[in-house]
Amino acid sequence: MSEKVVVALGGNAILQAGQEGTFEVQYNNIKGTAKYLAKLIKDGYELVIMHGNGPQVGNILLQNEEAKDVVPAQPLDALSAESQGFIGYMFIQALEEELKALGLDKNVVNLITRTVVSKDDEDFKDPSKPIGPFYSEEEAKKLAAEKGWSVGEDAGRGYRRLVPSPQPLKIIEADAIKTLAEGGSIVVAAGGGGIPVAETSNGYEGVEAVIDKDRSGYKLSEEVEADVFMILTDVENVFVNWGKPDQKALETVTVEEVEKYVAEGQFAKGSMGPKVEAALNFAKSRKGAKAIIGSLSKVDAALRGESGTIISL
Ligand SMILES: Nc1ncnc2c1ncn2[C@@H]1O[C@H](COP(=O)(O)OP(=O)(O)O)[C@@H](O)[C@H]1O
Ligand SMILES: NC(=O)OP(=O)(O)O
Repeated sequence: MSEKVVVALGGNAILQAGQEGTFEVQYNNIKGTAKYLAKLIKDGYELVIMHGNGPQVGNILLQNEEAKDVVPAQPLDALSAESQGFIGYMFIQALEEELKALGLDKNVVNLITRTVVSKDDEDFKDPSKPIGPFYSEEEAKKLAAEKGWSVGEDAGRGYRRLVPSPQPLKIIEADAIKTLAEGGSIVVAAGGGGIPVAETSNGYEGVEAVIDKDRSGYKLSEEVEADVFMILTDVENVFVNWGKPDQKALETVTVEEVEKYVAEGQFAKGSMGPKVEAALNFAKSRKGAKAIIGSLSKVDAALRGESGTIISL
């Protein structure tokens, strides 16, 4: 039987720092990403693809706020849904094209996905999710004072607007995603971590927040019973002593070893921290579960155990 792999794609797969967020730029980046993913499909892996939306949902929010006197602004959960729609559209187009070029005729579907969160999550008091463009410290502080935004530093890369990022509790559409993947479709799902919703007495209601996609990736991997959960970003490995002269790449490691590094405070809160937390949670979920953090350009080598940080029990 083929291995089921959930791939969580970082921001770089769609928009790199310093690039202008035009449709063309984002589509070209996704075309590059699709080449690597199509190769995995050709190699026989069953893929569920999820992606971030931090830059995009932040930009859509700005558009809504700037145009609010002409067109009513929509709530942040609806903007998450918009981002899933347009990013998913780019993935479907690009992947289908790459698969055809490899002689494969596969269904690629994008599923609007909701993720249950708690309205009492601590992050509503102290927002942690960076979205939208980067600003200098001075610009960010001015915007915070003028518009009442929360702002903060994003992993040493500049300042960004911060919005609440509650923990994902459950992926509502997980069964449908699993059925589609097992039926042979390539599924793009839970983009941006899923649209945040909270349970009500008769269903769900939208919650204004942006979920961390790596945390949702763990939930999704567990719920679709994936063999491998891969977090792809722009570094080939997780490092200890990151940025110091004695930094060291982690290769094949046990949960126990990584937990020791977490306890030492090795991984930054806004960047590598959530990835390591999500990977550890998946690796711990059952014997045989494998979590990989690595780079998109080495994705096939990582699945062969030859690249990336590979964590298991
Ligand atoms: N310990 C570490 N090991 C490797 N990279 C790290 C570490 N700590 C911070 N980073 C940074 O984390 C970045 C990846 O996180 P982030 O940019 O948030 O991911 P993405 O947007 O791809 O999901 C890397 O580019 C690297 O600069
Ligand atoms: N939602 C989310 O985690 O997006 P980014 O990965 O783009 O920050």
